[in-house]
Amino acid sequence: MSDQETELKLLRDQIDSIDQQIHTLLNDRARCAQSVAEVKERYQQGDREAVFYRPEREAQVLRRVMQRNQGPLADHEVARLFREIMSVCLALEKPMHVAFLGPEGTFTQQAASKHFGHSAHCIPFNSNDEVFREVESGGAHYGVVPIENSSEGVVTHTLDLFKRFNLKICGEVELRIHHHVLRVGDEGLDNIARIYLPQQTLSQCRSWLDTHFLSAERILVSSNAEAARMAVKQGPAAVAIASDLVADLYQLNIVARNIDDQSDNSTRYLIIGDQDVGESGHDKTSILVTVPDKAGALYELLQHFHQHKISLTGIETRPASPESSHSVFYIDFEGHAANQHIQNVLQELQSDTVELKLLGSYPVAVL
Ligand SMILES: O=C(O)C(=O)C[C@]1(C(=O)O)C=C[C@@H](O)C=C1
Repeated sequence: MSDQETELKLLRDQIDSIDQQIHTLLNDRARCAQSVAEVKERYQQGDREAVFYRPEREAQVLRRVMQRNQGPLADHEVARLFREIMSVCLALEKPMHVAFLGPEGTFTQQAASKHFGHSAHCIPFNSNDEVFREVESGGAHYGVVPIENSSEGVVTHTLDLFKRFNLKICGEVELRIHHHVLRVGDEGLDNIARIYLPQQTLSQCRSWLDTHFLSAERILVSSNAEAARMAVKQGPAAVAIASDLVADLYQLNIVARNIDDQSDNSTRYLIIGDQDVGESGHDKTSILVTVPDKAGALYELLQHFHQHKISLTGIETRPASPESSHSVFYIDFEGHAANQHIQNVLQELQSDTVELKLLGSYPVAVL
């Protein structure tokens, strides 16, 4: 055996022994999760199913993993591993069905996997309305819907769905968005006649496309996956703008990477469900408030937050309805509705507004 082989053998023996310990510990952990499930079921009252998924606990576990990490693995890499460990443990307790805006390969699917890990069963739906309906009817345990993109702003359609459906926000997840140019064959960026892409992709990559492909025809389609399907169908004259995942799914070559106008382009998604989430120690609360359309209405609303020193993380106005003389504000702020000072502000808002809908308190995104 050469010196190199001897040294490698020693190290690999160490790795085998560590793997054996990790393996035993993983199954010990999984058994603990099974016992947790039994306890949840034993104490469940009424005919509702026990609540197996606990976003607040998962956020605490992931935050602790990142805090105690000493490297050499990066914080987010160890957290990603623990994310998957909790995902398999939860699947053992109860397989989770998660609805997302499809088709296969959307950024929303990536967000769902990032949040729930790869052991959750993610099911594509044709629209965000259908995602809400599926969760409300109990067909899926949770849903994942886009709420805000760093370059495009708030997805107002999602906000409006919270008025129509009685669902709660159980969590949030942020996803870095990377768009690439995908194509059949290896012609690079030459001879491109048509570009297939959805509207939101065009808004996020417009300057790059104007600089590189001003003369190519732009054809808007319903999703990045549909763009890829068209690029495959039409051959090398057409390209699709989509993600790595879509490139893999449709076996297309990536001929230009990361063409987003904002290098830190990201989208925030909400996890919707029918569950009140406990405190994790670093939480956000979202509400919908309806106020009369009068001068100073917003100022009066915001004063309550100012007086209680509560930081707003987002505010968006939506029209109540075309004929209505009311406005609806969607407000996100720091803190959990179980905290006394948040309860105080909610009570004040309640007496000042036509309607206040508490959409939920949930952990601030960890990963
Ligand atoms: O602590 C729990 O309630 C568990 O079910 C265990 C566990 C875990 O694997 O750590 C699994 C699923 C929950 O979403 C949270 C945490």
